[in-house]
Amino acid sequence: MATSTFLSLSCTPQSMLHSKHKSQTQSSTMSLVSPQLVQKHLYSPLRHNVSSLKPKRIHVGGLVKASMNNNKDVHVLSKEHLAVSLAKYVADLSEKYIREKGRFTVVLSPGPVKYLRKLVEPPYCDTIDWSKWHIFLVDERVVPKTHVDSNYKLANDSFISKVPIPPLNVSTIDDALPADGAADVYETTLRRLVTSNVISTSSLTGFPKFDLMLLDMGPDGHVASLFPGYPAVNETSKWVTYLKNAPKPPPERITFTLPVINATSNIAMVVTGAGKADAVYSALEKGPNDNKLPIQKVNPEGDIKWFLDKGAASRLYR
Ligand SMILES: O=C1O[C@H](COP(=O)(O)O)[C@@H](O)[C@H](O)[C@H]1O
Repeated sequence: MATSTFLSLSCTPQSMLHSKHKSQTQSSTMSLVSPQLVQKHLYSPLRHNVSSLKPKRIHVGGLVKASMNNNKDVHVLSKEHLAVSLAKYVADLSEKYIREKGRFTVVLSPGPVKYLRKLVEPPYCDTIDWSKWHIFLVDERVVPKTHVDSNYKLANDSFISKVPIPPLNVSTIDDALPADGAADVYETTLRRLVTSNVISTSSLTGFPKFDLMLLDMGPDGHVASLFPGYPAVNETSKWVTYLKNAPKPPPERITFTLPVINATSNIAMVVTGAGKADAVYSALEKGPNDNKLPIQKVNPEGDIKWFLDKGAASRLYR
């Protein structure tokens, strides 16, 4: 009931989307931040002594954009600006892939969905062609979809239920199965969608190639449910694997494998909180020969953009 009230007040019905399409293109090129807001939220980078960090440009707007010497695209933002910036980034990609391919494949994880709140508000909620979106989960806890630990429940409560994405375009696990069966069935679902040309494949590796993954990482450097030292990290042939003994509860999970993550066209790595600063530092500052953490093995064929808050970025600046 609450959901339909929200939709009727804030989102344009699907039937009106086409007439709105022109204004979407125009609005996506406009500045999203007023000068007043810029001053209010602006903070400067702290003096840094990390020799490899060479910020090229500093943008106002609550945003410090640093280009790392290793080509990593890192944005450090206030939480408010992170949500604003992420919404524009996602909306622009949605427009591009729908224009080019007629659909947009998006993989969610729990952390970033909390920062999609601006995407479910005007202008985006009215201008994005949600009917062309296809949603997947990078990992899932093997619990009922109504369980508080379900990644689907979190994504649905804070994002999916608030926009008119067709329910059939949301791929969730079969929560009646054990972890191994759920992983197999999820991989079968992906293979079927590759066959029907909804999901592309990498011309380099043959793995499914999603348009966008919104990822998070844990303070231990895990990404999806790929935990340091666990065999799932080394999986090289399966698309989806499982674990029954995750170090973080709940223990039973399914997860996309690294070759699938690394085939992606665009990854937004959304990381907040000082508790993750060490892992962020390892991911962005340590060399390729120090691939100890799963997050350090994320190296997509496409682009990766980091959206950090000041806490998560705190070891990058001194
Ligand atoms: O369990 C999970 O955790 C990570 C995020 O770590 P957290 O410590 O911030 O909860 C997330 O990326 C992953 O998808 C999720 O299943």
